[in-house]
Amino acid sequence: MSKKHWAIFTDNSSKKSSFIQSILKGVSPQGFEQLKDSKGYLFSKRVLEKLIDEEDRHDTKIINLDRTQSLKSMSSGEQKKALLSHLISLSPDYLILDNPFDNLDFESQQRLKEELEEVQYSVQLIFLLSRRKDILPFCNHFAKLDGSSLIFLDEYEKSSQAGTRTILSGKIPAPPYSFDYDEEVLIQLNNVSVKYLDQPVLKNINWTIRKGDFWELKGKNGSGKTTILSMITGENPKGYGQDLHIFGHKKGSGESVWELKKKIGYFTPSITDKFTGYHSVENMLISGLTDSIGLYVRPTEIQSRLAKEWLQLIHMWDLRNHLFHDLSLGQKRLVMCARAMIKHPPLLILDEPTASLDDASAALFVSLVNKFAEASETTIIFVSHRIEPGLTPDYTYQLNLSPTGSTGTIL
Ligand SMILES: Nc1ncnc2c1ncn2[C@@H]1O[C@H](COP(=O)(O)OP(=O)(O)OP(=O)(O)O)[C@@H](O)[C@H]1O
Repeated sequence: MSKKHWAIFTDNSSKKSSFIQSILKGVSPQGFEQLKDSKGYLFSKRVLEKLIDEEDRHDTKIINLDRTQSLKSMSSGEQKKALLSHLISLSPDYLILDNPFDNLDFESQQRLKEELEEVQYSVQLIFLLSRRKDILPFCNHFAKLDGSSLIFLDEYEKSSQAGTRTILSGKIPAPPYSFDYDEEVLIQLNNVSVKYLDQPVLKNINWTIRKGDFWELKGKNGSGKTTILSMITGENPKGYGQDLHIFGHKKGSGESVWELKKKIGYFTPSITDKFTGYHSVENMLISGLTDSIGLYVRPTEIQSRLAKEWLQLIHMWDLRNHLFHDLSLGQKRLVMCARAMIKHPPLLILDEPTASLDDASAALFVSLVNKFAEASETTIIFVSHRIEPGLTPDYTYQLNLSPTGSTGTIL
């Protein structure tokens, strides 16, 4: 008899953590009672992040003991493969998989799907999915997590949120001040090549990024997207000694990393999802002007006015005094994205910003990015594995994965 495999759809309102914890702790919600005395584990981005932190802190390897590479330095596809093998080696009765296909390129998604296809015969699988496209054909039970309530669906409802388009009305607020950078070219990579030990990762990358451009950066897992971005932001020392110019300076000369960071807005979901401080929504937004997380001094009148305009734009003015901590995932992402935009930095990097968002929240997020690209002089680099419906970049830079190092193509 085939096992009971669940697809549970989640959205911004879903109280995912308490649902997951109740199953794992054996206080099973209705419908999951038979898992009470079973052994189960969670497969999620958070679990991976915790393992990475632990490996870092103890300078050891927790999973993947047979490999020399640390979990941290692996691509997302490699990390998820390692986590799945590790969990399977613990002989679970069931696994809860929280948006397992996020952050994976198409082929890695396919590979993970094939692996899960094998696993389904021996382990019960419970998927929590924010995108309905991610459902696997062997799922035979369906539900929706509405707040803390589980609504059972008789059969998979095709009438999903997919296709939902939310367009933001209203104007992008003006920049609070201007940055003193007037050159047309912001970033220039000439024949940039990178190796980690003996492993070539990038080969002869030539890429010119101009003021006001809106770029999408694509490439399979492990093709070197993060490597390029971290060289630009100054976090990766591989940029030094290369023919890489950022804001008119050759990498390693001129500006300090701190000065560079002031000109770059950086948004990645892990910043938001890890953030646990207790600040109001309004202060979180204003702190984008002061380069701090949260606000520790009284905002000026100009700062408060600007925050109001942004909060009205993203329809969150009514939530201004709420704690950031209590917002839904989609709302937090919007606030943090607006926070990265508020000072109109010369460069805005959005690194897989829609991962884990439900279809409606992703559409709202994309609408904000498109609008900002149109109305501002900021250069945007948007990294995503999914084809985001409605995203309107000017250009796409594609990294073509190869054992001799990824090459780049402008599409
Ligand atoms: N510090 C490091 N040491 C060794 N190898 C590394 C290190 N950092 C990255 N790598 C390797 O370099 C390659 C490129 O990694 P990178 O993270 O830049 O790719 P990516 O395109 O961002 O991947 P993903 O889409 O999965 O995030 C991968 O094979 C990765 O394992």
